[in-house]
Order: sequence, then structure tokens, then C-alpha cells
Amino acid sequence: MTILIDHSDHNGNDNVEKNVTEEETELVLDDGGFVAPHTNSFGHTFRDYDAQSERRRSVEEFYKTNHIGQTVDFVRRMREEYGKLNRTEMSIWECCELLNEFIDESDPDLDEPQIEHLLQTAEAIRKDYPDEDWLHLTGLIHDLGKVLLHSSFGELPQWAVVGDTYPVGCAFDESIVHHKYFKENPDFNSPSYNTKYGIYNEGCGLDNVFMSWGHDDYMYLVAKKNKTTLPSAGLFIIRYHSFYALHKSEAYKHLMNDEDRENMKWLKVFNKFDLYSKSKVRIKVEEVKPYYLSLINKYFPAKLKW
Ligand SMILES: O[C@H]1[C@H](O)[C@@H](O)[C@H](O)[C@@H](O)[C@H]1O
Ligand SMILES: [Fe+2]
Ligand SMILES: [Fe+2]
Repeated sequence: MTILIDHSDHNGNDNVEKNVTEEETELVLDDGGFVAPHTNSFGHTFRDYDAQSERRRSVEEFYKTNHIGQTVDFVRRMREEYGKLNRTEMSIWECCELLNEFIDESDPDLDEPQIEHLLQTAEAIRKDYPDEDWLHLTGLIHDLGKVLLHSSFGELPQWAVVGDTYPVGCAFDESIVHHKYFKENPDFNSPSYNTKYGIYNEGCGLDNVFMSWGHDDYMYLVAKKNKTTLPSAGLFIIRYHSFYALHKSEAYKHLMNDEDRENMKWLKVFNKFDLYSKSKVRIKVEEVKPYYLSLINKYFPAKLKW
């Protein structure tokens, strides 16, 4: 396995590559900072949706279905239905374990079970921000909404759970991955929805914007309605971490308000770990579990409604 080891500063400059065996691997092999690798586990640059990788076709198929199905109508129905949180009760950790069986079909960078990704993200954050325990926990739980794929949640299809998110009810920005497939979305030709502002106003705040339905908004609703004590930046990260058109391409900024702009700073910090910690490196779950259980205990009730 090839891992980047930092021999210089913490900005990722001047890295050297070294081959290490499975036993020696750690998420980050340096003096404490997380170093973003240049390539994903398939040897391609991250989020390259055109790279000829083994996942390219299936990822594109995924986005085609996603872009056709996410309409204002659909999003309204899902928010209403899943916002009831009347399906089951379980702890945060139980939910992490449920994610063990799922692989995210929208992701060109990772084909590991989701629990690996949660721990990789959280542990990477912990190295760089040791004192921000809320951010470690946010890393651990940010993708828990993918439990919507589970049979006890009506087995939602992948297109309604994973992938990048974007607003519905206004024009789909060209920076959205595989934008061309929106042409078949029924909202694409609706005059009330296909303008820059659509049904929204300048600076209305993201809280007033309907986002395509998936794991982000669902987990936000779960955390909020179960009265988490996570700071507002944590909730913002959970809710918008897949909104790459905004946090990477800077589209839709005209819908943000001051609070969104403040929270965006943390989302950008978070994104580095969410994206670049994706690797084949395994975290030893039993070793880190007590730490995360203590954080869950601090910020969440023992059982949550889902
Ligand atoms: O494929 C990925 C994956 O589903 C992530 O969980 C999501 O947050 C990303 O935005 C998406 O592109
Ligand atoms: Fe995600
Ligand atoms: Fe993630």
C-alpha cells in the first residue's frame, strides 16, 4: 500500500512515497497532521467523474437516475414522510454498525463499507483538530443518514440517499456533476422553477431552501429533532456536506445569509477530511470505540428516534 508521509511541514509540501505493509499502516503517517493524498484508492485524482475507472459507468448511471428523480414534489414528500421519525429507535453507535453493509454507489473514490469511511473521517479530523471534539463526532455521524438504504427504512434506492446534493425549486447549476441529465427532470422546464431564484429570494438562507433528498438532510432532521447539543456548525456540516456546487464551485451563494456564511468556514475545513481520508486503510474499531461512545454520550440522548 502506498501512503504519503510528510517529512516537511503540515501543508503537504515535499512528500515522499513509501511502500508499507498492512500492519504499519496508519491513516496518517507523520508527526500529527493529516496529509491529503493526491490520488484515491483506485489511483485517480479525487472526484474525477470522467476518469476511466472501474466505477465510472455505474457512478454516471447513478447520477442519471438521481437527476431525473429529484423534483420539488419528491423532496417535499420525503421531508414530510421521513421527518416524522417514526420508523425505529436506536443509538448513534447502533446506526454506525448498521452502515457496515452498505457501499455507496455514487462515490468514485471509495468502495469500502461506510463504517470505514466514518471512522477514517473522524480520526483524520482528530489529528488536526484535537480539541474540537464536536467536529470529531460530526465526522463520525455525518453520513449516518445513509441508513435510509436499510430495509427497515423502506429500502430507499441509492439515488434518493447518496451522491452530491443541490437545491430544487430553482435552476440546476452547471457545476453539478453530470448536469446534462437534468434535462429529463420534470422541473427542468417549469417556468416557476428554472430561473436563478426560482421559488426563493436573495439571501433567504439555506434553511429555507429545499435540497435534493438524501442522507444529509435526513441526518440533519434526526440530529435536530432528537435535540442534539452539537453546535450549529456541526448541524450545518451534516446538512450540506454533499452540496459541492456551493462549497466547492461557489454556485448558489446568492441564497445564503450571514449565518450560512459563518458556518461555511467549518464546512470547508470538514470537507478536506471527508474527501481525502477515503482510503483502504482500516481503523481498528474496538480501539477507538470508547472515545466515540463518550462523545455520543455528551452530545446525544442514549436512544434516538429515526
Ligand atoms: O459520492 C459521495 C458520497 O455519497 C458522500 O457521502 C456524499 O457526501 C458526497 O457528496 C457524494 O458525492
Ligand atoms: Fe455524505
Ligand atoms: Fe462522507
